[in-house]
Amino acid sequence: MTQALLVINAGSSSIKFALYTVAGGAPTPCYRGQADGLGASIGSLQIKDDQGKRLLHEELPESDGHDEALDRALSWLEERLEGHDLIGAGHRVVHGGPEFSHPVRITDDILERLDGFCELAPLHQPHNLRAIHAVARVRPHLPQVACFDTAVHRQQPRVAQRFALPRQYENKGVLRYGFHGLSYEYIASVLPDHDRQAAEGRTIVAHLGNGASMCALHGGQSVASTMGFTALDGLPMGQRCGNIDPGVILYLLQNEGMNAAEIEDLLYRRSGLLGLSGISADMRQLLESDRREAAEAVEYYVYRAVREVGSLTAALGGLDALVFTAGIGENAAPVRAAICEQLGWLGITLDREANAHNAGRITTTDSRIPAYIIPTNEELMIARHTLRTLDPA
Ligand SMILES: Nc1ncnc2c1ncn2[C@@H]1O[C@H](COP(=O)(O)OP(=O)(O)O)[C@@H](O)[C@H]1O
Ligand SMILES: CC(=O)OP(=O)(O)O
Ligand SMILES: [Mg+2]
Repeated sequence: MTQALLVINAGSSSIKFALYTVAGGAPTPCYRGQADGLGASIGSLQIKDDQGKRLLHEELPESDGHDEALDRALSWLEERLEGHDLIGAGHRVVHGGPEFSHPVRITDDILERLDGFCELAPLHQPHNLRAIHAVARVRPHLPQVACFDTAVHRQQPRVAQRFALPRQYENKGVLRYGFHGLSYEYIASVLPDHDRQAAEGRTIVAHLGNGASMCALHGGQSVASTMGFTALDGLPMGQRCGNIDPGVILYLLQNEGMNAAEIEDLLYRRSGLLGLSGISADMRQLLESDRREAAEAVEYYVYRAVREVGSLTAALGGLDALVFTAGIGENAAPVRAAICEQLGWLGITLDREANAHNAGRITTTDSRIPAYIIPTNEELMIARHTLRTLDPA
């Protein structure tokens, strides 16, 4: 029987999943699927085979969220597992806190510790853990592995991980963790195929999805990122505010009489592109809209992205390449164009034609700094980690 591995990546607006066959210790994709637009009333579920042929495409009812999409995906996959020996499941777990800097095999004790980080990642961690429970329900003896979004950033220089708070908070784990680490790790693994010099040098990767962050890679290692203690910091996102003066939170508490739950809801679910536009959290809908509020939300998004590239370039002491990835980074040509054009001063010259085609290199041949689109593959990274964790030899 062919060995197989299941991978689940629950994001804030999506559930991505994949089934790999395993031969000689390496994963080969068999099916890849994604339920996206969750929470934006435009949910759909798509599943493709290893050749990219579409096997399923259905709109999801407006009321469907992560749980329904996951159930649907798992039951579709269960039917395809006949004739396969499922050897494990790998999961993206967004927050690993101070203790998890490597993937781990999941036990009841580990699940309980991971549950303790739910309030630090309310849009993700509960979905990540629910996926683990859902698999355990149908396959109680299947080994499962947690792969952390925070892990690669734990190697950053200490100065990049700290806040200027009294030292006691650092000892309690109040640190900048950074997220989207599986995506950055994947990009670092394929960057040499696109640009060897940048892979050995200084690259900024812009992971622009529903959640968005940027990471400064030096020689493939994360040295700084825009996200912090939680996945709220840095760039504005679909519904999250990104960088904000902490004084605003004090104001909301003291002057607006809001409590913690209300502030959490505001910052995580009602801000970002949704809050600025009042129209949608989804970039596709904003780019299609001709309303001023939609354009203003995109303008702010681009403005903050450009500022963060400046900041991370300073942290790196220069820049050899810029990489765009994730839903917006891979598909939203007007957003990439606006970011690159505002980075002209840095030596980035956009190739409009290449950019419009979502092609690999999107800068002109004489651009001093190249920019690329590299599709991310967090699922493959999870599959590799899971296999290594289950069979460390
Ligand atoms: N063709 C497209 N044009 C513009 N934006 C797109 C396109 N496809 C996807 N997106 C945007 O990508 C974002 C979702 O990114 P994704 O990486 O899938 O999300 P998640 O953070 O949930 O993993 C949404 O804002 C969506 O509108
Ligand atoms: C950490 C994070 O924001 O993830 P996502 O982009 O999948 O929402
Ligand atoms: Mg994602």
